[in-house]
Amino acid sequence: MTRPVAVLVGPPGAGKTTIGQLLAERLGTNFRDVDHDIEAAAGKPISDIFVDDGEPAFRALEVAAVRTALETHDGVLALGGGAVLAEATRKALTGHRVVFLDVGLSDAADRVGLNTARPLLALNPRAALRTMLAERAPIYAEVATVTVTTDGRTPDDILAEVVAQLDEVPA
Ligand SMILES: Nc1ncnc2c1ncn2[C@@H]1O[C@H](COP(=O)(O)OP(=O)(O)O)[C@@H](O)[C@H]1O
Ligand SMILES: O=C(O)C1=C[C@@H](OP(=O)(O)O)[C@@H](O)[C@H](O)C1
Ligand SMILES: [Mg+2]
Repeated sequence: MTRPVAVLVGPPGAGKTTIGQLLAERLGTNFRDVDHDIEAAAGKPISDIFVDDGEPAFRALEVAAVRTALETHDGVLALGGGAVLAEATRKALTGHRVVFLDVGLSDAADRVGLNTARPLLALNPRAALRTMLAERAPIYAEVATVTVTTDGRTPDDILAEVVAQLDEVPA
């Protein structure tokens, strides 16, 4: 059965896309980002999906995209920050190697900045992130088999810890 070597979860700005790419390079495998799969399936950027179709439509696409990716991708997989909100996705993650990239409000806000690419953060990124971090922290912890703190650390430093921790959990 095909399965990802690692699945990265965590809030927006945790570095799932960035660290996921580096981890795939390090392991000599492919990187896949579910946000990208959703954009390809919808034929438009995530910001347009939210505006045209609404968040529930985005979440439905996301559940389907995560399920497909978990079943078909054998490299490193990054999920969008809100993917774990769906019970179906939390269940589907059971038995996978799930890396929670943790980040605090200050670093997350600095990293996402002010732009429209993440529609849930477009209005007031700091306030939205504060609520997200509080609501989602227990969910990320619940699905994770490995947790790595990213605050104040370079991507290379984070990558080294992810690799070291993955070496200690069964494949
Ligand atoms: N450890 C880090 N230190 C500084 N900037 C980072 C770090 N990790 C990611 N970034 C930057 O933060 C932004 C968000 O990173 P990204 O990988 O897209 O996060 P996510 O996919 O978790 O939302 C990007 O501009 C990225 O270059
Ligand atoms: O946290 C969220 O609800 C979201 C996070 C985004 O992905 P990143 O975590 O990669 O920014 C993207 O899936 C969408 O904008 C919704
Ligand atoms: Mg991302």
